[in-house]
Amino acid sequence: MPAPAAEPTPVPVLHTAAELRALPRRGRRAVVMTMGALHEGHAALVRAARERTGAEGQVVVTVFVNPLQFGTGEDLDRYPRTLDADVVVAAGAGADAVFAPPVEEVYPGGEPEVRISAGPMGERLEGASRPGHFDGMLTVVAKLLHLTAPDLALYGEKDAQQLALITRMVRDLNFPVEVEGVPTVREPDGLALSSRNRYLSEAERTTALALSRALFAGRDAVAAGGAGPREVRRAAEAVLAEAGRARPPLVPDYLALVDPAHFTEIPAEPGVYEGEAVLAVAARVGTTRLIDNVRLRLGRPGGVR
Ligand SMILES: Nc1ncnc2c1ncn2[C@@H]1O[C@H](COP(=O)(O)OP(=O)(O)OP(=O)(O)O)[C@@H](O)[C@H]1O
Ligand SMILES: CC(C)(CO)[C@@H](O)C(=O)[O-]
Ligand code: BAL
Repeated sequence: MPAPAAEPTPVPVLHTAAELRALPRRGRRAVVMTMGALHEGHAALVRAARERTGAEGQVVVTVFVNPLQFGTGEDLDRYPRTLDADVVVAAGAGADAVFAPPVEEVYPGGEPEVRISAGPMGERLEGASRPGHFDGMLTVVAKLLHLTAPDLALYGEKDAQQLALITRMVRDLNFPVEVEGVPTVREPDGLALSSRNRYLSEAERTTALALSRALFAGRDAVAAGGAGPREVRRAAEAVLAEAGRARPPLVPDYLALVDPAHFTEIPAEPGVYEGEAVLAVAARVGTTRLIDNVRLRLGRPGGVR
């Protein structure tokens, strides 16, 4: 029996900078950068990109697992690589093309000597836990912005510190692109969608629900009647402490209440800081490290987004 014909790819998949340059530009171009293993969170970014550019515009999705942003002992080798399925998800959400270069195409000379420095914000929270991560992330984002030359680039609020740093890089270094954040997509039970969720066993996933529960507890404390930073942290910490006794246990890395532009810690005293804040958490369950965050408004009782 003849082998079944391969399914045609629904959109062009480009692997080289030259192929990308040859892609005819059409209207306003948006880019959605990913490391692949696409899920509904990524699809939401692509749909938002499609909406912003309109039918006459162009949406390019990049799929690239960037070695430069992984530290020693992290999950670079086991990170899921599922390009065929990714192309289907990207096309289904409205992408016009996928750019999926091999490592040698992005780093033809090996590791770059010249990199973007993320500065002080890049050393806090995620940066403290993953030294060098944000320099590596910004370096590849800068390269992908040059390669794709978009008018608009969209990133998820799930990676809030990453989004703040990209926004800052674009402003500080005059990249000619507009940056837009897209709200976090969650499972019905609250778990933020993440490619790393697929590492979790059922029991680990149950424990991992404490991340979003802790964040919601902090946010609800504000909504219930003007809790200050100290109460917000306490409410979230209580949930994390309980999950620390679960089987398997949650092992928190950090819980922090920070300002969204610089990611500096907000003072505990009520009224010192007023405005938007980010309550961010990172924790390990088994061998999987997950992050999540919510936005809340401090200083005005009941002001929750
Ligand atoms: N649940 C989500 N909601 C909205 N955006 C998301 C979500 N998860 C990821 N994104 C965004 O998708 C883009 C690509 O992220 P990435 O490919 O690293 O996916 P991820 O699911 O965050 O994977 P990881 O497990 O590596 O954290 C980023 O801008 C990221 O913020
Ligand atoms: C922005 C990004 C694609 C850079 O590798 C990555 O950090 C991600 O997927 O969030
Ligand atoms: N979504 C964040 C990319 C990383 O964990 O390296």
